[in-house]
Amino acid sequence: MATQTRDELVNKKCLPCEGGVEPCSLDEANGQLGQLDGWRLTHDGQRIRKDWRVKNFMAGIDFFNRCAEVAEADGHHPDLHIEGYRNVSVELWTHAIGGLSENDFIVAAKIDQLPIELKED
Ligand SMILES: C[C@H](O)[C@H](O)[C@H]1CNC2=NC(N)=NC(=O)C2=N1
Repeated sequence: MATQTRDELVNKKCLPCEGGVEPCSLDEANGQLGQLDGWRLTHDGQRIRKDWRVKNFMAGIDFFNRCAEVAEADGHHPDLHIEGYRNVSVELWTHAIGGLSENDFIVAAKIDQLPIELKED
């Protein structure tokens, strides 16, 4: 997968993935992460994850609902975590291939465009 800019990713639509393709390599994943803000590799490079500290519990739920709209529109779904009532994480991986695909980076780029109410320090 060639590294794409954030704008290129945002203007793409996820393709249905039923398996049978190789996951992104570590080099491809790291190259693509360089175009995104605050995402990191987890699970030995099989997933990407980003964390936020939101204003309050409902700010986290509101953000999850916006993530859900992106996921449903693209047919590609993140794992959503909220812990300690305001520590929010989004994790993305392509379940059908047990690793990362372009779909994960497309959804990550779209999630980064969503409004989120962060906790003021
Ligand atoms: C056909 C369609 O691509 C699949 O059902 C989708 C649904 N959402 C998905 N989301 C994620 N993260 N991984 C998948 O493999 C996946 N498969």
